[in-house]
Amino acid sequence: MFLEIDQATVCYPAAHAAERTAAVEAVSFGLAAGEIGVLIGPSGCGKTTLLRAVAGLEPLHSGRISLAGQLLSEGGGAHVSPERRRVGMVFQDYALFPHLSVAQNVGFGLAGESRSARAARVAELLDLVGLGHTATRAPHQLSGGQQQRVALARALAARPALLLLDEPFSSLDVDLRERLAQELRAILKRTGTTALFVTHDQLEAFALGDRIGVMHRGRLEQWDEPYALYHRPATRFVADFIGHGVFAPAELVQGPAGLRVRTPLGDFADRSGTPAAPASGGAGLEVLLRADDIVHDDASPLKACIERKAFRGSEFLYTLRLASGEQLLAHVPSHHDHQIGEWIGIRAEIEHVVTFARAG
Ligand SMILES: Nc1ncnc2c1ncn2[C@@H]1O[C@H](COP(=O)(O)OP(=O)(O)OP(=O)(O)O)[C@@H](O)[C@H]1O
Repeated sequence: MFLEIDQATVCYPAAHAAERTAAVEAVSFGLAAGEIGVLIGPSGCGKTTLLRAVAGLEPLHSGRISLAGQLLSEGGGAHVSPERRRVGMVFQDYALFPHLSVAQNVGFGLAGESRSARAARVAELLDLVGLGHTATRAPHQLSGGQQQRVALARALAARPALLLLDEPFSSLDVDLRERLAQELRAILKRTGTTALFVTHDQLEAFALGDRIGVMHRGRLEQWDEPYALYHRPATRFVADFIGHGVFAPAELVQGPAGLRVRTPLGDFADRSGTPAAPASGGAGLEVLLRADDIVHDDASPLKACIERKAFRGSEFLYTLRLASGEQLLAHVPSHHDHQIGEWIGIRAEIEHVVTFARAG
């Protein structure tokens, strides 16, 4: 792997005790050259701390970080300084130099190059981020999204081996964020840049990442491709954090064609080929029912009552309750505009049957 994080643990001094508390604990994952990795998780789960450790801004308590075969950090041992890591960084606050023009900002890290080489590189990067026409402007004359693209161009100018991005779009509005995430992905792929991105926004993670890691309380719960993360969550936390869904009681039953999972919506086998792997010995199971597993079907004998509805433009997110008391979520096209309290027909179409040991 190009970037290798192996059992990385980062500790901050605890406020009251002589002990240290681990903000990142035994995290391992790898990125191939040119891949984009995204770390996602709730506030305080350790994303920024891990990124800072990769940048060399925090030492490792234990474990190792290497890049392109070079050991960068080792717990209690080696520590290459941040400026010698060939790692570029883009942070939430654009941190552009206000007294320098856009072009001077982008060229800032190219001091060692000749004047003409520097000018050519700056022009190339401003074109790459679609801001060639702003070269002589001051940063404050640009929008927030444009300033963030200048910061990206500046970070890429020095041809870093790895680019780290910490919530670079979080101060921008939602529409712009998703568009910039897609643009950023295109730019990183065009330049073959290996990148590690931190966000707490799922849509941003899915728009950007080749691989996504879900962090929880300092630990990496799953490191996987976006599709697998959504359809094959490894833990209950990941299942809960990614996408809309509920957990319903379930049990394993032996059918003629193998094991099936019995749920309040009927019996299901895994249609995606992988057998429905129970996370426990069979007793006390829960099945994950995603909003897109539940299909509205007037002809279905199975009825559910609408408890809440949230309009999302092209669809509603309905919160439903079965007569048996189970709660469900369903994405339903928004031309099916039913009233709260109405009973509607539903059917489950579960491609990936995901079970966990029952919580508690
Ligand atoms: N300099 C510090 N000293 C002590 N504790 C810290 C320090 N920085 C972060 N922490 C603690 O380490 C844990 C992880 O913080 P971190 O900033 O890495 O989380 P995060 O996932 O990036 O959160 P957010 O999404 O809110 O930025 C938190 O419990 C935080 O309070």
